[in-house]
Formats: sequence, C-alpha cells, structure tokens
Amino acid sequence: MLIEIKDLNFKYKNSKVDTLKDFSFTVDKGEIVCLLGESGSGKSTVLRLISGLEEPNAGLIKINGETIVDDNTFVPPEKREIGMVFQDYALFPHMSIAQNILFGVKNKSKEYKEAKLEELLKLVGLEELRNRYPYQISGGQQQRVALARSLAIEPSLILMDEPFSNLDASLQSRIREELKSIIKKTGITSIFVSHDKDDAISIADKIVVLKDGEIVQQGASNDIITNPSSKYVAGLFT
Ligand SMILES: Nc1ncnc2c1ncn2[C@@H]1O[C@H](COP(=O)(O)OP(=O)(O)OP(=O)(O)O)[C@@H](O)[C@H]1O
Repeated sequence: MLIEIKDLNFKYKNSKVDTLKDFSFTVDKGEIVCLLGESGSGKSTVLRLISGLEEPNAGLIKINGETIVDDNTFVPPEKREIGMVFQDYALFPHMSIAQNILFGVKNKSKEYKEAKLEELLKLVGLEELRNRYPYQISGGQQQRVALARSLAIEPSLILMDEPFSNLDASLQSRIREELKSIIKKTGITSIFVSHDKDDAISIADKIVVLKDGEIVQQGASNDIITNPSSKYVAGLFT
C-alpha cells in the first residue's frame, strides 16, 4: 500500500462545520484514484491535507510506510516529495516549456537536468515544443507540461486538482486517454479530484465518492458504477 489515510478530521479556522469527517482510504502503488463529488464536498481539502498545505485536527497520513501526519508528526510540504498538477496548470508564462518542466529541479546537476528533460519531453510527446512559451501551445499540451513538471522531482505520488476542467469538451475524451496512458507508463501513483463522473470512469482504477466531507462510497471504478446501493451515487451516475 502506498498511501494510508485514516480518520482525518479537519475544519477551516473560520468555518463553523467540519470540512472532513473521519475520512479514511488507501491507495495501492501505481493506482489511479479519483475523489469524486459535487462542489464543496471537500475534495480539494483532501489534496491540501495530503500535500501539507493544511494540517488536520486529527488523523493519520502515511506515504510508503512513513508517517507524514499524525498527532505528533507534521512533515513539511517540501519534504513530502509529492507532485502537484493544479486546475489552471500554473505554468510560468515567461518561461519556455523546457524551463517550466525543470523548475523544481534547479539545484540538480546539469547532467541530471538534461537527461530528465529529454525523458519527460519524450514521455509527454512535446519534444518539438520545448522552446515555445505556454501561450504558444494548446490547453491539452499545457496540461502535459504541468504533468511533466510535477514528475521532474521524481515524486512517489502526484495529486491533480480537476485536471480536465480547463479543456474544451470535444477534446476531453482524447486527453483523458492520453493522461491515463502517460501516468500508467510511469507507474506512478496518483490521486485526482473531479466533479465529473465521466472523468472518474475513464481514468480511475478506484473511485472515492464524497458528500459533505464524508465518504459515501468507495471501490473499484466498475463496481461503483454498477452498484446502485448508495442513493447519492445512484443520483450522481444517472
Ligand atoms: N480557506 C477556507 N476557509 C473556510 N472554508 C473553506 C476554505 N476553503 C474551502 N472551504 C470550504 O470547505 C468546503 C470544502 O471545500 P473544497 O474546496 O475542499 O471542496 P471541493 O469539493 O474541492 O469543491 P470544488 O469542486 O468547488 O473545488 C466548502 O464548504 C468550502 O466552502
């Protein structure tokens, strides 16, 4: 098991209600998990807790057997070796594609950077576009740059917040396939957040369904889709 999350409880300081309640799930190595739920259900908050941008009020997070959060532990975000892909990709507009990809590995040797850049450009199929700037490439290509940048630090886990929400609807199914195939090639474990069941169905191995900060159902994608036992999920999947 690569990630273990157990009984996480969290409340934003200025909030009256608990944002996450007794939240538990596990992710196996190489698995792609989708946190699926409506707006405000707490999906992004889970990513913020895993990446270390927020600290839970209670609960445990382990990555690769190492406790990164519990009552006595808080490993700071930069020590967690987690890659992030944000909703808007957050590429630096004044940097080329190559510079964007290498942003997180500035302190590595020249040889490492050269080899890493070639490997990642090849992986995401953007070798020809390395000298362009973000405004000179498409949304789908920008997403691949953001993914390559998150992989440059050789993380054990990548987190993606609504990776498809900025893309043209007509492109979405192709881009989903592309992203899934790139992630599966690397064998990296990933958790992505979506409010769109089609994203979840087409990419995830496992789906965790959230409602009001609680897990209402979780399991293998196929089981969740065909299992009408939860009223909420039944609604979500109609
Ligand atoms: N900084 C904050 N302070 C107080 N409350 C917050 C803060 N950020 C989020 N919340 C609240 O916490 C709840 C969960 O928010 P979160 O962003 O995790 O949901 P989400 O499922 O990711 O939603 P969306 O799909 O709209 O991004 C919401 O009710 C939201 O209003």
